Amino acid sequence: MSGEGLTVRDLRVTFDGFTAVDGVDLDIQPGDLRFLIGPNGAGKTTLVDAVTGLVKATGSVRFGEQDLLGKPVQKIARLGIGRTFQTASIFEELTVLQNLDIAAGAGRGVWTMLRRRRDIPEPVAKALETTGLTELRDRPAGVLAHGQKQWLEIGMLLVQDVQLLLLDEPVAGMSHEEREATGGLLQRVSEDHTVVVIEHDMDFMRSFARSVSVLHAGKVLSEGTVAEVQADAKVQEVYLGRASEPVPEAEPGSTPAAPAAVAEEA
Ligand SMILES: Nc1ncnc2c1ncn2[C@@H]1O[C@H](COP(=O)(O)OP(=O)(O)OP(=O)(O)O)[C@@H](O)[C@H]1O
Repeated sequence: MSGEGLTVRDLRVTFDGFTAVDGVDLDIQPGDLRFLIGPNGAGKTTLVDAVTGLVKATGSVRFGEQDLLGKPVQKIARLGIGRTFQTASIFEELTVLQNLDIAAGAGRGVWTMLRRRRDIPEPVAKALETTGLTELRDRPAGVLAHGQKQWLEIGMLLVQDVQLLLLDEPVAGMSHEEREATGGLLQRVSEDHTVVVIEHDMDFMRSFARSVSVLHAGKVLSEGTVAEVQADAKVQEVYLGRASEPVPEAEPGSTPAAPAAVAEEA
């Protein structure tokens, strides 16, 4: 696909002398579906916070030709970079369509957006279709299932014409069916967007990642395809838990409990 890629060089984030992101380089090509994995405290969320302007960082982050570091959050968002958080931030009392309308903005007055309308703007109709929420468009968002709320949030990024989506654990708390549907959604979205997913669910990662970066103690430990990363002895050394289960909680800097079975099924 055409579009912009994300290039990160020597990214560092320090909190009161503690280095949470420690010299990270990343090259994420346009149209990639990149998973960021790693034990708790590896620096995944802080990395995304740095890219989106939520925390101060040094190094360089470029999206296409644009330098992101030092720019305010709103400016970075206007450059086409959008993120979701672990908890969906939607307006529960408003309908699916109203949520999308508000996200799209489109210069309309608030009453126009809140009125039920037949003329759905094309980007909103497309987002409804992509997320599979067309039939639910007049439902209050609060009554949606957990997975549907996450899809709505992704739809709200799509109508903002976001080119790079950064998603923080999008399938946490989802049923198996919802995970499969979310994986399909991310594959569709990544046909014409660049998608970065922070994830702990190894089965989900194996099924849907196009490329993977493994973070550990603020550094990129390994990178490549799912098979390459799974075959990497360094990953097996630091990774915790069985491959078919989410990575268990671990304190930063703690000793890995056991060699991971991340390589299984490679
Ligand atoms: N605002 C902050 N102030 C101080 N330390 C922080 C702050 N934010 C994160 N940290 C620390 O930085 C490290 C990296 O945290 P981060 O949340 O980025 O890890 P993560 O890989 O996303 O972990 P998880 O998978 O548990 O979400 C952790 O040790 C965390 O305690």
